[in-house]
Amino acid sequence: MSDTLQLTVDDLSIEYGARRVLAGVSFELRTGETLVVAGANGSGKSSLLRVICGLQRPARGTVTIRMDDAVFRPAEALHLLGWVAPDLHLYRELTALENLAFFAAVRGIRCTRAELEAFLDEVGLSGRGDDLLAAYSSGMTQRLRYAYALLHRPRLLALDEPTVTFDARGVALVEQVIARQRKRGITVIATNDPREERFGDYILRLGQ
Ligand SMILES: Nc1ncnc2c1ncn2[C@@H]1O[C@H](COP(=O)(O)OP(=O)(O)OP(=O)(O)O)[C@@H](O)[C@H]1O
Repeated sequence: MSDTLQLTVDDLSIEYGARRVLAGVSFELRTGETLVVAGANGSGKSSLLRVICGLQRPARGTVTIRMDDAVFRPAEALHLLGWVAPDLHLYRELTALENLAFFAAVRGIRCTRAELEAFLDEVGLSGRGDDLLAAYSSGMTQRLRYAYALLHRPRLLALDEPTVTFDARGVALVEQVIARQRKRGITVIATNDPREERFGDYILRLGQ
């Protein structure tokens, strides 16, 4: 795997109308590194992750993703980005496997049923692929969000409240995902749970 992935956040400000949420945030990460973004409710953690993932624009500043010799803005780098968040909505009226098949098709990935089932195995949902998502518990839905995010083996993984609704085995799954991601690329984690700060090599505290 290449070791030349780089995420550069430069002088970033995020505003909603007249409300400034973030001002002048800068940092740089490289392959193998994990950043934890910590802060109180409403300090801007989720907003920062959404900007990094190209889901919303900043008021000022830039996010740059460099891979080998290529330079991307987040909206051009969706093939490199994976995002797990409580506001990531999957389709309750589809089964888990149908959800994964749909999102794989959206990403232009061809997957067999066996390959999709392997993703479910990876997140601890073996044998539950034909259940409707409406029948999933909150922790099982969170596991499926991981399968969704990892479908294309992203180089940059953004995890918003990574262990929310998880039991001890779910937390172990998150640890495993982060450990694997260290070999593949970069992880950025947003949390207000002090227990999750141990996941990071660096901690960025917002709202101070
Ligand atoms: N779409 C939006 N429109 C207007 N204001 C928003 C929007 N999204 C977030 N905000 C505001 O931006 C601020 C930061 O919200 P954000 O969700 O980024 O915080 P957070 O640190 O992730 O909070 P939490 O820990 O509660 O998840 C809050 O004041 C919130 O009300």
